Amino acid sequence: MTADPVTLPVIDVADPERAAGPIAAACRDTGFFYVTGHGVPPRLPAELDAASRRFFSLPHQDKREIEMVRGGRAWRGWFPVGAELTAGSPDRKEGLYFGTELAPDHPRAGLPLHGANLFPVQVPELRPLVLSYVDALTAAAQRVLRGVARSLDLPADYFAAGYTAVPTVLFRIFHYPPAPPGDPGWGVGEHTDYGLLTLLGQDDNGGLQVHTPGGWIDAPPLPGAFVCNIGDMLERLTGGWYRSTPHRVRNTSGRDRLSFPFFLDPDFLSRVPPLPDRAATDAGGRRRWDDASPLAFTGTYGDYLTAKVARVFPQLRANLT
Ligand SMILES: O=C(O)CCC(=O)C(=O)O
Ligand SMILES: [Fe+2]
Repeated sequence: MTADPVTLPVIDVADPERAAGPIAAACRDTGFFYVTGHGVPPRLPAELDAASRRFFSLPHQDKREIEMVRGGRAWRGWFPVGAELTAGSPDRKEGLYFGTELAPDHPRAGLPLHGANLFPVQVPELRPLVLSYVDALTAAAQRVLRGVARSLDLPADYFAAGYTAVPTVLFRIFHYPPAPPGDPGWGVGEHTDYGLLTLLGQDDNGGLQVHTPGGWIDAPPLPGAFVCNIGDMLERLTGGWYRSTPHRVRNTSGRDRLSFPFFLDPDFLSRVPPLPDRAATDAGGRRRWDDASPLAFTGTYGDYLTAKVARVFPQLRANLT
């Protein structure tokens, strides 16, 4: 394994007041930092990693029992290598899509990207582990958001009392097979994340790259920490003051890489106007990776998210309508 140096800041988020200053600096600079003091017990990521490896090593026909087309509008289940086109060409990864587990009679169950998860019968432990992990990471992300709120001089519970009182929660487990030597493709093409913030768990293989103002840098795994990055909705809320930064993945480790991106996003039904006094003044003159502007967008967060997801899974687009 290459021992890449950790250059992004490491921020303990246990106390939002102490975290606020470092979070402000990181969100202005790269929009990426490592999070400790998150409260997630270490055995949970470890057990989830083991169960996920059991799933990805199943034969294709077993995995197909929960393929995404069976998830319909809820957009859940398994997709094979090459099915997702994050930046217009097929990603070198397969994965599982999860979200908040909703009963069929839940008022939000019929919305796009909402509903019941699909779990494999062949790996029964995956279901309780995924549901526990989603709960633990939701609490961790809400904790980070308290620090983010204080970094913007807002009350610590600003998000929990508003945009994330009923958050949009998406969780994915990705498997990146080893890239053949010289393969020019990407595990995940260059993109920004869509919502408020992402907490990324990754195994020890590395491969995540972040586009800083000074160029591309590695964001290698740091034991016990999650990589946190802010998404388009925080860029939008802050009128471009905070950065939703492009990143990408290439697995050159020669081994199977697993990653566990968890997304805590605004309420699907809410609009996300700029915060008071944070009108869109500074997009930094940057040209975005997708030529879209989170600052110019009108509509609900659900509209924004659904349009993005339909772009990256063209063959499943019909499921959303
Ligand atoms: O797999 C990774 O390390 C990053 C995944 C990612 O950027 C995403 O899912 O948005
Ligand atoms: Fe991402």
